[in-house]
Amino acid sequence: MIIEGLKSHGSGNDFLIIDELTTNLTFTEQERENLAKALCNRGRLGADGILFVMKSEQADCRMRVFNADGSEASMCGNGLRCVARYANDVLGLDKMIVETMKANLLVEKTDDIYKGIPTFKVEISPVSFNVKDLPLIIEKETLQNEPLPELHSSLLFSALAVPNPHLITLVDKAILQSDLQEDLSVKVNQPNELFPDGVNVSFVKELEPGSIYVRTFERGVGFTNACGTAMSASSLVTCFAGLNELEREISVYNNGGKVKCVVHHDTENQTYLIDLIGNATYEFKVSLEIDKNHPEQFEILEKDEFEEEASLYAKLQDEVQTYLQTAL
Ligand SMILES: N[C@@H](CCC[C@H](N)C(=O)O)C(=O)O
Repeated sequence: MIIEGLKSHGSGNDFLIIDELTTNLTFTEQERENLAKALCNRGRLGADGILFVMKSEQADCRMRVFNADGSEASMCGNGLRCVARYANDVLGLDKMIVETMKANLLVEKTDDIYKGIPTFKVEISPVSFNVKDLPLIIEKETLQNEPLPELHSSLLFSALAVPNPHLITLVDKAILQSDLQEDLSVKVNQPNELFPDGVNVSFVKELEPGSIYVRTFERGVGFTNACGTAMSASSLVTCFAGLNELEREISVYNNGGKVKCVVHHDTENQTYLIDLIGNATYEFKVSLEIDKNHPEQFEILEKDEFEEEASLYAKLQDEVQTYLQTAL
């Protein structure tokens, strides 16, 4: 079969978009898993995940996210911005609702985060602090800036689902530079008693008032340039820690660029919702010939790069990396 894919990224977190919205493509669950494993392999095409854009009966379209290891995730913030841009292109809607595994989410085109860079704002919700929603198996209902001695003797962790699972800790430069994040992340993403489904692990460092740096080891992938749901969850955690303020824009720096987050608190219902604002950049269009029974043997028939987008994004990335060299 022939698949036309669109490689895109949000803060360098990259995905292959496969369109089931305007094409006749359709896949079994096993085929989706196999495609993710084959196409995300960095030795060949390479991506952090696959985004299937599909028809929806309850929203303008639907997004399903598969990690590089073939597992399905309930949400993907950076991916949702890429899907928002793609759906905006094909449906002509600047504002729409996207169905995801656990929620229908509002996405909209917004002012460029940096000169000439297509930018989208997406809703990250629902947010839950109940450990059962990750799940995290401990004898308490929540873990908010508290020790988790089963994992580390002194760090303080917050666990939340947005709705995919996140474990977040605020760290200093020395810890950030050590191997600790990788060691802990590998531990909680292999068969273990604390996080039976694995968890995305973020180390967060305050940069200056209103700015933080977030690095994430993603479940089903490993270290990525950025993780949108992790940056959103981390923004909320830093508001609770008194480093940032609710309802105010937070600049979130990462290894692949920069986004903005705003944490909203609905005081009546005691719920939180986060706006994630950032780039949705196209890298290339690709035409693939794939045997569904042997997807790892796919052929690349054609590849068209979006060169201008790449050079515009490189300017943002240069500024971010220069800033991080002194701020971190
Ligand atoms: N990169 C994503 C999150 C993708 C899913 C995650 N690895 C999981 O398994 O929960 C983002 O931008 O949020």
